[in-house]
Amino acid sequence: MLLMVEPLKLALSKGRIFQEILPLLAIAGIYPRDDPKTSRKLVLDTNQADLKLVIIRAADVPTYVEYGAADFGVAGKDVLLEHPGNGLYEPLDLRIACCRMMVAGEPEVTPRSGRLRIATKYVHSTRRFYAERGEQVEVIKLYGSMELAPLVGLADRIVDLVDTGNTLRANGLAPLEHITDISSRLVVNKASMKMRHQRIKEFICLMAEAVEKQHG
Ligand SMILES: Nc1ncnc2c1ncn2[C@@H]1O[C@H](COP(=O)(O)OP(=O)(O)OP(=O)(O)O)[C@@H](O)[C@H]1O
Ligand SMILES: O=P(O)(O)OC[C@H]1O[C@H](OP(=O)(O)OP(=O)(O)O)[C@H](O)[C@@H]1O
Repeated sequence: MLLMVEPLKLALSKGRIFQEILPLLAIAGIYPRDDPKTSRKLVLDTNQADLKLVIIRAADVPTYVEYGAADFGVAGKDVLLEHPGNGLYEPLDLRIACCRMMVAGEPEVTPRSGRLRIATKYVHSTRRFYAERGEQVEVIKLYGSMELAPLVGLADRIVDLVDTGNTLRANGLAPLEHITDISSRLVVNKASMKMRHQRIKEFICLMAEAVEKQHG
């Protein structure tokens, strides 16, 4: 009797992470059959019968993987820091989608006295950064376009990701303090790691080799 094994599911977000993981997957001999930029499909076949890609929002990757709806996934460290707990394994730094998490603001403006008001998508990281310095701040949660907040008086500072600095400069803002370096990580569901250990271990090794080759 032929035993059918469920294909492994790798969760990816369709923007930057999908584009930057493609060369690593190619080095590992893995090719998606569709491109999420042009296809509306959310489950993509690959050239490997036992591996499918599931395309979800970047911030949802840790949730899908933690609950086992995907066996593994790729998420930015910024996203992982906002998803605390130890529900996931994080075996590999893929060294893609690299940037920095920074405090930024209007360079010449002295913030009003009293508590600083910080607008950010990264509430957890922001609270931790200021708590470690013993500084009391007010954190306002936003979902995007953080650069606008200081310009319209919503906040004194923002915490956002910075790569080239072009977005900050275009809005008259400057990077002020470095919080942490960010890159994308391979994350693995804990039960999958036990139940499908051989295949997942093989995938981690292939990806680790691909990262080395890409930077070698
Ligand atoms: N400017 C940047 N340069 C390099 N890496 C970045 C930059 N901005 C974000 N990243 C990294 O890439 C990851 C994915 O960002 P991307 O902009 O593709 O997704 P998103 O718009 O946040 O997600 P989605 O549209 O799926 O909700 C981020 O979590 C972060 O780790
Ligand atoms: O320093 P830079 O090279 O300008 O990159 C920084 C920008 O990149 C990210 O936005 P992204 O391009 O992902 O847009 P989004 O947040 O609207 O998805 C981030 O939120 C900054 O706005």
